[in-house]
Amino acid sequence: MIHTYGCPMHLGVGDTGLIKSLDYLNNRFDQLQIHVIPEIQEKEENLPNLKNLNSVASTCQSIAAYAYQVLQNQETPLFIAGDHSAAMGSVSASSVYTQEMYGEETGLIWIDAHPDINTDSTTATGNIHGMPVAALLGKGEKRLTQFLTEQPKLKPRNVVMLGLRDIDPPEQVTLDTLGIRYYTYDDICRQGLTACLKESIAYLSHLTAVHISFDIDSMNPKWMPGVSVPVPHGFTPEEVHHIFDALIPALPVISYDIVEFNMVHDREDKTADFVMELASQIHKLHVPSVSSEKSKRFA
Ligand SMILES: NC(=[NH2+])NCCC[C@H](N)C(=O)O
Ligand SMILES: [Mn+2]
Repeated sequence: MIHTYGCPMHLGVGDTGLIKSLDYLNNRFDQLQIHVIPEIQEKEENLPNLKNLNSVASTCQSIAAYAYQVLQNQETPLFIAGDHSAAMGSVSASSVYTQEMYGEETGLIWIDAHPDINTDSTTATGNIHGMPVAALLGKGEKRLTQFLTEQPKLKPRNVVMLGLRDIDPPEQVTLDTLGIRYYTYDDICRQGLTACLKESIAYLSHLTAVHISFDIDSMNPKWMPGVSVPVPHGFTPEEVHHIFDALIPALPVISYDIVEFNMVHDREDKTADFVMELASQIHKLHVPSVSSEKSKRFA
């Protein structure tokens, strides 16, 4: 069973349009029933390279604790809305749960225009929503790497990124140094989406659990304007449906994120309606994966 939850998190980027976006989805789509985790606002020291650190850290801790509980109830967490720093919470939960339950590593499919692999020493904006992957790999500010446990939550070899089109120069260095598997949107246009998905699935096939984190800005803002950091070009709605059609049955997906929906930048509810479509597609396709089969053995 999918359990839909979310957090109107905005302090990872500081765009206030995110604050009302979650309630907006809940009111527009009765059937979504997103359980809302409040964003926590702490007193801040205003660090220029780690904006709103205290609030982001507390909020991610609360997202991690909630998602971990959902996984323990044998349900599949689907996180909707909020800025992408929330993935530090949701992916930490997937990773810690998989480690404790099966003693195994977690894979991550990161579908995004950005690799979000900055740290406080490489960021040009100070926005923490540009840092979650680095933090999950155990890099950068300690307070962002230690949700639920002190250990790094991911290994570079278990990460695949799809759709990148806006990589900061230091991020490129990190991707290359760590040997992270990624496909830019241009790579995907050249090699074909089906071929890239097939390779990604094979690359992660050794894993027991995979988390899919989908940033709406991976899509072409012509179709999906409702995001905080739009980047020209990118996936069409058909391509995104194709990605989920291919990945869900082929990998042991244990949790999902759909992030960065920003109603203030949306036009004619195009992006809001797409979030609903994608959530329904996930509901339809998701089958309790290998991990829940395995968990029966542990019961
Ligand atoms: N989740 C996102 N939309 N991230 C955008 C990050 C943009 C830029 N690379 C930064 O570090 O600030
Ligand atoms: Mn992102």
